[in-house]
Amino acid sequence: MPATRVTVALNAKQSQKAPLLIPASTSLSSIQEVVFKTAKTKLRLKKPTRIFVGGSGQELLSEEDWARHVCDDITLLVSAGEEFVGVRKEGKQHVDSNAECPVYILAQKAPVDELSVTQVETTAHTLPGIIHAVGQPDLHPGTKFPIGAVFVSRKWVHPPLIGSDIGCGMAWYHTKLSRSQVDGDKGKKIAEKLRGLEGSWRKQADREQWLLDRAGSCSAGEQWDSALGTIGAGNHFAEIQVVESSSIPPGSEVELKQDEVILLVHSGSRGYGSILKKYTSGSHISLEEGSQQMQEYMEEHDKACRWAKANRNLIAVRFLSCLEPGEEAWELGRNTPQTGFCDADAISYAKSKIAERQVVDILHNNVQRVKWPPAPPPPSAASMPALEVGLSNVALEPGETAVVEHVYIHRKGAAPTYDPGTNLPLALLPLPGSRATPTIILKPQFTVASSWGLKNALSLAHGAGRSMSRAKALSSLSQKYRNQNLLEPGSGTGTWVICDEKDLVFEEAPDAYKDVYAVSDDLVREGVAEVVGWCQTRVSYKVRNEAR
Ligand SMILES: Nc1nc2c(ncn2[C@@H]2O[C@H](COP(=O)(O)O)[C@@H](O)[C@H]2O)c(=O)[nH]1
Ligand SMILES: [Mn+2]
Repeated sequence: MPATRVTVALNAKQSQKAPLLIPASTSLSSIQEVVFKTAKTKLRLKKPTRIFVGGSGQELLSEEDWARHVCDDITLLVSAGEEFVGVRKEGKQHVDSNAECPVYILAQKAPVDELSVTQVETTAHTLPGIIHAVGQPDLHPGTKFPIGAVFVSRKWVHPPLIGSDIGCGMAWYHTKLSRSQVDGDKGKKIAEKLRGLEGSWRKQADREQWLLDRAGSCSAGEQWDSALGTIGAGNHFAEIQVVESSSIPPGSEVELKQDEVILLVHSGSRGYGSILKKYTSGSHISLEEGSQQMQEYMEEHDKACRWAKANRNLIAVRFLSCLEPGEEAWELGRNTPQTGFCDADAISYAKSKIAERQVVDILHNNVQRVKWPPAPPPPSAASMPALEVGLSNVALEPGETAVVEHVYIHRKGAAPTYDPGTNLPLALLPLPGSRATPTIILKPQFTVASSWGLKNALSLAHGAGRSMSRAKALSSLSQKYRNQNLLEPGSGTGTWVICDEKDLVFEEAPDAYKDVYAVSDDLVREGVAEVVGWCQTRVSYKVRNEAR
């Protein structure tokens, strides 16, 4: 038997490869060793642990797998433990995939992991219908698909690119607190007041009332609605922040004033979004426009996004019931042992009052149907205040009309810059760093430099993005901070943290995230955002074990 000629490549960076001739005398049990040795010596992969077949993504685990799959000219992708990067192909490339799809990585200052860039590229070049892909400066690797990425597609929707926390996002609310009530040690008192925020809110009839909006009901049934008004695990949080600096002109339609105390809520659709896992695994990876499945998915997706927005508003009401006692509108935020049903008027009143307090609410995990390409506002808009300037797909040059179509913008950890419902740019967006680093106030920009938002796919970074995986943060930071209390403000950080889950304290430590200023600098350099201020967190609420 002649030797077998294969290519060994890095799973995380598939352009790095080396040829390998596997001698015919090599037994099946030792081929793996030979491949690992090539990855170590030729490709400098320190700890190879898994091998996949390029294209199919088949993992080679047993001698039988090797016997069945290894043949001349195949590529073996070696991984340091991460999942296969790429879309598993059963046969040929999908007829609608686009090997030439442009990919923009908007990061220079912010560090990006090679694996995440490979994930953006392989997704853009293999999934059907993708016409434009962007890695924002907060880009980091996900299990299969990247986070901090945007994919624009024509005629296809890909649920896995959004993930299961559909509708996750961030909302800011004004409060009536003053900075002297939250600065320094006062933050501890405020943290103590945040009680009764875990567990179900009231009865199902009240939840259903809360979940009624202009489009009808977005109730998901008692099983999922019982989580309404709760933040949830992971890196979801609600924070009391102070606006340390703001250059937003006084009287602007959307305003954050210097020294103001605000509430930032980060949560999503809780368990409800996860029911859509049926669309994110197996053969449902891509749904074609017009199909029954895509229609069903989009209906459920839109409902989950409305549920998530209602959830953030209710979380805010529950927080304000602790922070602004005596304020009638927030009374129903409290769960008392006798809590009965509220009347519908009380719920409508609280909903209208919290809407008045809302500064902005954005979704960073969703798919949005928008007109494409974005085009400059009409010349008459030059003198309009920024918020009234729509992006209008009008003449590019006098007499020339853009060919307008609709596309799907998939965001997994990316903030929108524009509201397709109103055709208007969003006025402000939060760019949170971590619980102890600033949250930057961004104003999206639409200029020639970004082809009116085309380059950044009408999106911005949604945070600083992880610089360390959860597992790495847990192992290294629990060592680094072994004898320190991370829940109290260290020198200069000023954040009181409520987090009764020990591992989460380390997984979410500020060191696990990139430098948020590197991220905002990249956005400014690309001409897609302006920095108009920043906030600092005083109290960060993640999870409280009420039984303690
Ligand atoms: N202000 C805070 N920001 C935080 C915290 N934990 C994470 N973050 C930042 O938010 C985004 C959220 O990411 P997502 O992918 O989970 O939606 C993340 O990139 C961080 O930069 C926190 O406790 N407080
Ligand atoms: Mn999120």
